[in-house]
Amino acid sequence: MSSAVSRESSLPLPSLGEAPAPPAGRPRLTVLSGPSGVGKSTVVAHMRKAHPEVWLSVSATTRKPRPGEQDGVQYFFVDDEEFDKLVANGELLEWAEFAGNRYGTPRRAVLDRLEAGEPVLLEIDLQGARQVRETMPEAQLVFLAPPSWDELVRRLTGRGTESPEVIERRLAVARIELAAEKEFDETLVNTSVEDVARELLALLR
Ligand SMILES: Nc1ncnc2c1ncn2[C@@H]1O[C@H](COP(=O)(O)OP(=O)(O)OP(=O)(O)O)[C@@H](O)[C@H]1O
Ligand SMILES: Nc1nc2c(ncn2[C@@H]2O[C@H](COP(=O)(O)O)[C@@H](O)[C@H]2O)c(=O)[nH]1
Repeated sequence: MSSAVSRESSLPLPSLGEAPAPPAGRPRLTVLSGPSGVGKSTVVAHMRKAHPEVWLSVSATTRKPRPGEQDGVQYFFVDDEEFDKLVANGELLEWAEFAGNRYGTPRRAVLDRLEAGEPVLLEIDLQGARQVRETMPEAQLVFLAPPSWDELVRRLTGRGTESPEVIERRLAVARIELAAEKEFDETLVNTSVEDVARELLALLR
C-alpha cells in the first residue's frame, strides 16, 4: 500500500450494544488477521469489553511477554521445547513462525467451544489463516487493514513494544500480508476502533 493511499471503513452498522442476535444454525469460526500493529488486539479488546461473552482463543507462543502481559491471558508463554511438544502431540489447530517467534492455536479449546455451539474468534497471522482455510473451509476469514501504510508504521512504532530491528522485520512481513487481502472473505479498515469493533461483532453473529 502506498503512503498516499487512504481508506475508509465501509460497513454502516448499529451501535456496539445493539448488534443483532446470532441466527440459529452452525456455530462459526472466525479468523481475524492483519499486519502487526494494525490494531487487531485493540479492536478485539474494545469489542469484548462491551461483549465479554465473545470467546477468543488464547494462543501459545515462544515470544517473551511484554510488560503487563500475563501467562494464560494474552498468551500461554512457553519455551521452544514446550512448543515442540505441542506440535508433536497434535495439540495445535494451526501454528506458524512469525518474525522470529512461534505462535499456535490450542486445538482442544476451540473444538470444545464449537461443539458446545459457541462462536469462536482466532486472532492469528496470515500463515495461520491459510491453514485454517485448508482444515476448516467453513471458517470466516476477516482481514483488518490499516487506513494507510504510514499509519501502520506509526502505530507499530508508537506502541513502543518492539526494537527497531523487530519493527523492520514485522513491516517486511506486513507487506506480504497486505498483498494477501484478497484471500479473505471480508476486509475491515481500522480507521476507528469503535466502528471496526461494531463491524467485527456483526460479522461474528
Ligand atoms: N483505530 C486506531 N487508531 C489509532 N491507533 C490505533 C487504532 N487501533 C489501534 N491503535 C494503536 O495501534 C497500536 C497497535 O495496536 P495493536 O497492538 O492492537 O495491534 P495488533 O494488530 O494487535 O498488533 P500485533 O499483530 O503486533 O499484535 C496500539 O498502540 C494501539 O493503541
Ligand atoms: N498463526 C498464528 N499467529 C498468531 C497466533 N497468535 C498470535 N498470532 C499472530 O502473531 C503475530 C504477532 O503477535 P504479537 O502478539 O507478537 O504482536 C500477530 O499477527 C498475531 O495475530 C497463533 O496462535 N497462530
